Parts: sequence; C-alpha cells; structure tokens
Amino acid sequence: MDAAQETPPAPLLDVRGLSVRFPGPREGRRPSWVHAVEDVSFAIGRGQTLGLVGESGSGKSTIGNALIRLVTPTSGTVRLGGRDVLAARGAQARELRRRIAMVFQDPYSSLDPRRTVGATVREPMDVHRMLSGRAERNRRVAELLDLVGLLRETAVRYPHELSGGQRQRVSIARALAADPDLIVLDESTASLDVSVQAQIMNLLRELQDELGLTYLFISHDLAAVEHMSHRVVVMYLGRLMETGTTDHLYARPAHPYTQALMSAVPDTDPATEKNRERILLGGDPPSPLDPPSGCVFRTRCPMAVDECAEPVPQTTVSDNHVAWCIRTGDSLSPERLRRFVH
Ligand SMILES: Nc1ncnc2c1ncn2[C@@H]1O[C@H](COP(=O)(O)OP(=O)(O)OP(=O)(O)O)[C@@H](O)[C@H]1O
Repeated sequence: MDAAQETPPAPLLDVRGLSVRFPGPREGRRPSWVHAVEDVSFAIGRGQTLGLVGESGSGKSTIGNALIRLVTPTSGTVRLGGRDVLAARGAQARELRRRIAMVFQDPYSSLDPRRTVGATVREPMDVHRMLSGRAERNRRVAELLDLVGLLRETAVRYPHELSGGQRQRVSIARALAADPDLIVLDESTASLDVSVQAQIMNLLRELQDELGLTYLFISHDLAAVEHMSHRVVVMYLGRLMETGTTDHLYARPAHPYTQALMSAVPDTDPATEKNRERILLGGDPPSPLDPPSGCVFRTRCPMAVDECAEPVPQTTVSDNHVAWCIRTGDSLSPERLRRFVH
C-alpha cells in the first residue's frame, strides 16, 4: 500500500474540545454553571454511525443540540466536511444547517398536529428553496414517503391518524427532505414498542446503505447502540469515558463505568443471566454544577484511587480503542469487588 492509500479519509464530522455550560441557579451574588459537556472530541467518517451512549444527564442531547445550533457551545469547534459550523454566518450557515438534520425522540410532540404529513415533509424543501416549485417538491414528498415505507396517500393525513412507528417514519422522511449529509438521531426509537423499534432501526440502516448517510445515534440503550453503530462513545457527567469500534468496546469494555453500564443490561439467556456478575454503582451521580476534579466517575468507581483526583490521561486499550482511566487494565481487588458486585 502506498502512502496516499494509507492516509485515512478526512472525517465528515469533526468535533474538537466541545464544552457547553448552562447558567445554573445563583448562589447569592455568584453565578453558577451547569457543566453539561466538557472538552468532548470525536469524529465520524462519511457513511458511518457513531453511537453516543450514557445515562440520563450525561450530556448526549446537549451535544446533538450543539451540532444543529440549538444551543451555543462555550468553547470548541465543529467541522462538517472541513467547514466550521459554529463560526458560519448568513448563506453559509443556512447551507450547513441544511446539511445536518435531526430526528427527535418523540414523534408525537415533534410533528405539528395541524399540518398534513405532506406539508410537514415538504417544509425543509420550502425553507431551503429546494427544487423548482411546489409541484416538484410534492413529487419529491411522494418519493420520500416511498423511501421510508409509507403509502403516498399518507401525505394527506394528519399525525394523530398515524401509529407511533408511522409518525417516526414521517420524521425520518422530513429529515431526508433537506438532502442532509449527517442525521442526528436523538433517542429516535426510545418511545416505540420493541418490535417497532427494530423496524425503524432496520429502516435507518437500509437508508444509510442506499443513500450513504452518516448518523450520530444518541441513546441510553446499549443494545440499540451496538446494533446501529460502527463506533461508540461512552459519556458520563458531560465527559468522555471511553471510545472504540463497536466490536472492540463491547467485547472488552475497559473503563469501569462502561463495565458497570454493560453489567446492568439483562442477559437474554437465563442460564448465563443467573451467574452474571452485576456491578451496582453506589450513590447518585454528582451534581453537574460542581463536578469532581480529575475523573468525574471516581466518586462512584469501585476501582478509584487517590490519583484519580488528578487530570486523567487518555489510555490506549488497543487499536482504535481508548479510555480515560488510569486503572484500565488493572483488576479489582477481591475486597473492593465484594463491596460493589452483588
Ligand atoms: N437548557 C438547560 N439549562 C440548564 N441545564 C441544562 C439545560 N439543558 C440541559 N441541562 C443539563 O445539562 C446536563 C446534560 O443534559 P442532557 O440533556 O444533554 O443529557 P442527556 O444525556 O441527553 O440526558 P437525557 O437522556 O435525560 O436527555 C444535565 O445535567 C441537564 O440537566
């Protein structure tokens, strides 16, 4: 292989040092800050899916919202196809906004109840003045409904006439209408029944293969993330804990937080479920108003030592797999294990 072939292609999305702080309650005269996302970096290659996983409050939605500029980051850069998303203004900002679409969790509240499906799906094309006129856009709406597995006649219906799965298909058609490069899927299957969830995930994968789409798949559901993603990022309290290819990370989770998350997923095989070691984390997550120094997970971590209060270096686990933990590769002492494993 020559040098040119060895250079990996530039990622479609490149997020560097992203931090988002929200104003918190005032303590007397002093303002306070919610550290929602702190110094997060990741990249997604074109046609790939990155899974973003973590418990409620870990900062996942804030990252998605920062990408579509619903929230303003405190610092960091977001590049799409090499162009600076956060610094863009005017026509360039509108163009970049078109190229990143979002599908939200709740198809019940994210669709306007007074608009027909056709008008809802057409709206992004109207906003971005795409195609040559309304007739052309309506033709495209029909194609998009086909693409997401809905009958063309659905265009004249209203959201309340549809099932949850059908509504989420409408949300996906609407996201596709602007012809985006990247789709942020924020808990997009979480409110659906298990069987409908599987159908929507399969639809998303088929669309990715067909259209070369790139996804940021945000979910607290480890199994859904494993099914959908090429790479995974694990977050806790606004910080990165671990990232790697899905196969590596699920086969050998290196961070104690990832191990705890994975041990909490019920095993579908009752024989292995009975013998499984479950790590129960003590206490509640600390307040994002006053996160711990060093590793933010240390206050609940069964492996924590004094040095964990110092800044955490990045540790290479294997090719394409890193963790932010100084105890990676160490095993728990039997006494510590007894305190945390039930
Ligand atoms: N507008 C806001 N103002 C103040 N704090 C906020 C705001 N939005 C989010 N937060 C806080 O930021 C932190 C991260 O929230 P975020 O919604 O990004 O987490 P999440 O991982 O997506 O969780 P969930 O799945 O529950 O939405 C939380 O502590 C949350 O309370």
